[in-house]
Amino acid sequence: MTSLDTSPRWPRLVKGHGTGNDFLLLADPTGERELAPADVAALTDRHRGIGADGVIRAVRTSVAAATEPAAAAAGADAEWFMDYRNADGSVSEMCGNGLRVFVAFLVDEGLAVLPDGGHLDVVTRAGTLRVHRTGVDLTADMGRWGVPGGDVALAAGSDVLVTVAGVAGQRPGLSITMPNPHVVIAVADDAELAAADLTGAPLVDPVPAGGTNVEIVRAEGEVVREGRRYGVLRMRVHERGVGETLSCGTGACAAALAAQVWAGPEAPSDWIVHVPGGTLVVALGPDRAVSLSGPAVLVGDVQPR
Ligand SMILES: N[C@@H](CCC[C@H](N)C(=O)O)C(=O)O
Repeated sequence: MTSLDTSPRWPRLVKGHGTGNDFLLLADPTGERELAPADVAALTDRHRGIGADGVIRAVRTSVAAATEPAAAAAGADAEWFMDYRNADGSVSEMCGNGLRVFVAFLVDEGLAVLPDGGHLDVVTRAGTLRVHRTGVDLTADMGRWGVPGGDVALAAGSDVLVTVAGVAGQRPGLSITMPNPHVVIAVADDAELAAADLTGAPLVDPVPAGGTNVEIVRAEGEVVREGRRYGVLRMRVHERGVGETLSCGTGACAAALAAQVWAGPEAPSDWIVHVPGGTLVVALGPDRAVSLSGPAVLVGDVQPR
């Protein structure tokens, strides 16, 4: 974005969101638009730029293979590589909401076809992930969860202590990889959830080497829908490289897993996660498999200068 030079510097972008987690999407099939961190930060700035939680670039997997190990490993599995960047320009392994919005973008741009009942494979830094379409809903196979502290931390229910401004004391947190890093803590009620001040990053002890996303969850019991039992959570999130966002898909998956661990062996496998920007549904399957369902909305075209 320039002040005097009026020639367009950026190609057309598309603004989209998934439960309020918003992105600027860019088609770059031949990989000519490297995303410099400073450019991403300028574009996503909500006052001086267009504004978004992140930027997502669509590059042909065959082109991305030159620089991205996951794309090189994917071979001809999937045509498109999702290059996700946080608002500060940093790279993340995965973005759950971004993956659905990315698929909606590819279809809308005529770069992919996804009929109702069909699926589309996308290469991400977390490997090749499959997105299914049922009507207007998209469900992503998110790969497998992990626990950096190993299953000992999982059995103990926590491996770190977390301090959040506005929330009294230090809270035990559980570190989960999805495969991007998350730490989940629980609060007792809606008042505590609302009191959390996420204008700054929560303090995690010990400090995770590559930084982390932090989810604060409040358990709201269970519901049965169409014969299926769901645990219900309310969640807020502070995202690494962004700040507080209205939603985080990988974070919702991590929150569901932590809630399942904390609730014990009788806990449900399916979870409804209410976030400030809407509602996501998480299914925790066998062999650590996770799937995430939610909306993907394309808002409009943007032509930055
Ligand atoms: N909002 C995303 C996660 C984006 C990446 C994250 N901030 C990180 O750095 O790991 C989601 O929907 O999963």
